[in-house]
Amino acid sequence: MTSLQLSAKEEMVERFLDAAAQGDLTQVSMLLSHAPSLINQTGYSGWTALMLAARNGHYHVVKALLSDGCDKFSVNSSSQTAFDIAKFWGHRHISDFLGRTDDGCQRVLPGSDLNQCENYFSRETLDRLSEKRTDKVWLEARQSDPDTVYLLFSNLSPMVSSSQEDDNAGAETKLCRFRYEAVKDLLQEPATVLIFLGVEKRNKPSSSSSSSQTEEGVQEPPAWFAIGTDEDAAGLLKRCREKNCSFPKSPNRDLLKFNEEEAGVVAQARSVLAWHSRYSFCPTCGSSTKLEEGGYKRGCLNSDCRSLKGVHNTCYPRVDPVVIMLVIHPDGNQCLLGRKKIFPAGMFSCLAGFVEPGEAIEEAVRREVEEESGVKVGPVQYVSCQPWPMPSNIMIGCLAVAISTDIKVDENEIEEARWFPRQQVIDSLLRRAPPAFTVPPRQTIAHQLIRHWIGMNSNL
Ligand SMILES: NC(=O)c1ccc[n+]([C@@H]2O[C@H](COP(=O)([O-])OP(=O)(O)OC[C@H]3O[C@@H](n4cnc5c(N)ncnc54)[C@H](O)[C@@H]3O)[C@@H](O)[C@H]2O)c1
Ligand SMILES: [Mg+2]
Ligand SMILES: [Mg+2]
Ligand SMILES: [Mg+2]
Ligand SMILES: [Zn+2]
Repeated sequence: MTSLQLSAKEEMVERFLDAAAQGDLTQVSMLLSHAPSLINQTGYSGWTALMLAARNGHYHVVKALLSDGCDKFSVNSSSQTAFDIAKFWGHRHISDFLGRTDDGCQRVLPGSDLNQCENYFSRETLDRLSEKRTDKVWLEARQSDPDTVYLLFSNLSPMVSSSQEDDNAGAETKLCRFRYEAVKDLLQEPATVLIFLGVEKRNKPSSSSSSSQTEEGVQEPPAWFAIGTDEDAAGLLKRCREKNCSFPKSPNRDLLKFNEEEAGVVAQARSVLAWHSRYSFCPTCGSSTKLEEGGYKRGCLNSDCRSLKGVHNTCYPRVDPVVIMLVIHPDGNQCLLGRKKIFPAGMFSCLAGFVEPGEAIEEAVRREVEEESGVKVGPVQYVSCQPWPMPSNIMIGCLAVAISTDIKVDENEIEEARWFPRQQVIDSLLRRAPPAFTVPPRQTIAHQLIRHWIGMNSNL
């Protein structure tokens, strides 16, 4: 670039910043249409056009710059954002506008993936209303409300509807939903566990369009509860007079057939119910316990028990963190996948392992990879997570970079581990015949991590 070109560019930046400072929207728009890269350019002391417009109260310019994708979080040499500047100079309408949250706040985290991946089991369609769990009167009123939705679980398996066409593997499964009248006898059984899941979120069209009236006349969205019982499936189906329903037998396969919304509810309900089924007695003193807080607590019945003093995590449902990682070869072009003996023939997946007490996520990634494959790992980056209700894991998905490449598998955990070239991985994802191996189904975070890596720097 010659010095003449450089000064022409500098002159253009100066004109652009001046126009913003003076509130000349026509000039700002004209310059931007010629040179879109002007938008985040800085002048004296790191001031951007947005900061100058905010300083001088030019609301229309601020608005136009933001709608053109201007970075509202950049700071000047005094570490002030345009928001700080507008606030300091008393332009409240501008600071309110810059502080709004309806842009999804995506850009607050610089460099974050704007379209953050949503994993299966992670959609929240219910508002959990945890503050209502201790409100017995409210909970009882919602239980008998005619709009309330009940889901039935027998030995941790949800009752689902199946029609003739639903028999093929790719078909969607639907949760059976019941009303109070259909389940009120079951609720009286001593072995029944009742969990308050939440109420339908208001900002989306509710699946059961109705909502009930409170005493003050405010419409309340329908509440959802899960019922857990060990009554045998046949008895329950008879009790509920349901012909086309069943309780799937294989959680690892059958729980992956719901739509995204129902999958999120199943993840929540099944994990809490699994905790109740495994923690029947107090883990601190072995006494009997009683269900509290809408099914989110088991309180010990022994009044001398230590678990009743202070906060004891043994009283609350547990979640086990698991790291799951796609390890990338130092050449950037291969990834490490392994297979357990129990996997279907030909399937390889990301390595995974439980986080141990007192261990950071990055360290758990390094330890598990080295234990299972002998490969040493350097940098680790978090990508996304997935609740995994078999029975109650949170899968913490990471990318990791290997700093050694020799593989030596731990045969107790892994049958085989291999470096797979990018092209082979693409062929497997696209199911190009015949692929060298198969990847896990799309509902698993392992699949999504593999897809994320392929999408990161390929020109597909
Ligand atoms: N969603 C996915 O894509 C995906 C993929 C892989 C694994 N997973 C889940 O992650 C879990 C952990 O993976 P892993 O089996 O490779 O872990 P891992 O490599 O740590 O090995 C499991 C062994 O660790 C021990 N262990 C330590 N803490 C444990 C705990 N809190 N609960 C149970 N066992 C514990 C047990 O001996 C167990 O056999 C699996 O159970 C599986 O459900 C999910
Ligand atoms: Mg392991
Ligand atoms: Mg493992
Ligand atoms: Mg482990
Ligand atoms: Zn106890």
